[in-house]
Amino acid sequence: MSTLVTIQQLTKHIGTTEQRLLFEKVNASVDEGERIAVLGASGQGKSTLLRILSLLDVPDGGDILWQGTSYLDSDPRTWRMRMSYVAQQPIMLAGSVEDNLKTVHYLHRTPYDSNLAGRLLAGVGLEGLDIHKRASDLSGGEKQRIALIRSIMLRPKVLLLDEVTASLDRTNAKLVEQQLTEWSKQEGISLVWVTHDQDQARSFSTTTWFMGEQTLLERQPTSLFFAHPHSELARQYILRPAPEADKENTCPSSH
Ligand SMILES: Nc1ncnc2c1ncn2[C@@H]1O[C@H](COP(=O)(O)OP(=O)(O)OP(=O)(O)O)[C@@H](O)[C@H]1O
Repeated sequence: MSTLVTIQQLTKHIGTTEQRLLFEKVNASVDEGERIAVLGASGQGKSTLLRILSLLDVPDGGDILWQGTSYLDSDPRTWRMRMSYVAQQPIMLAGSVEDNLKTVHYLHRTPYDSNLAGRLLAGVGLEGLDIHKRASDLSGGEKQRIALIRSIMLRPKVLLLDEVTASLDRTNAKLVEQQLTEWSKQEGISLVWVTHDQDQARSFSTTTWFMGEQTLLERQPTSLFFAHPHSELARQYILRPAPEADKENTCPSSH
């Protein structure tokens, strides 16, 4: 499998008046078709890492390479077409659901495939959704799935997913997970997916990144990570009960 992304010695500080180290010496790579779960306690910088990978935030040190070329020497628009970020809080553009799905195609000058849109909507449990409905009227869980489909339809090589099932009930979260796994296998798309749901991580991912102690503390095949974590921090993390948000339906209005 070829390596798409190489992360070298990435460092990030946060804060305006007083800077504090968020993470440093992050080294990793993303191979074609690899499905990576990004785990770790709150505040370790998992979302920040994804945002840096999609060039929505800047690192203070280190480099990110796409097939050997630094992000500093790359066109951000081309970069984001290869690596698409799906935020935890979905942003809907003005207009209908269909407008939302089409707008990014206009922006990126790529053809819109309505059959694919239909298949993806059905795949995430939204087959009954009226695509002429105003996007702003959708429930949180519906918005999250539309944002996800919008990104998938651009056919990026890497999908950066930030807790994209956090607003969904168990059934729909599972559907989304299956759809993403299937899509990844069919199209050779890589997933870098931040989640707090360990069952989900075990189920979809081939590799686990564990963030802790202000760095990427572990990077292992997922089965090995859960069976034999190297660090005490990861051992404790695996043993802890799942957070409430991962166990409950946090969005009763989602379909
Ligand atoms: N632009 C920013 N300016 C200041 N602080 C920030 C900024 N972005 C993130 N932070 C802080 O950095 C820390 C890490 O945030 P981040 O969301 O990346 O962590 P996380 O591991 O994804 O957390 P969670 O699992 O809770 O989502 C937090 O303390 C957050 O408040």
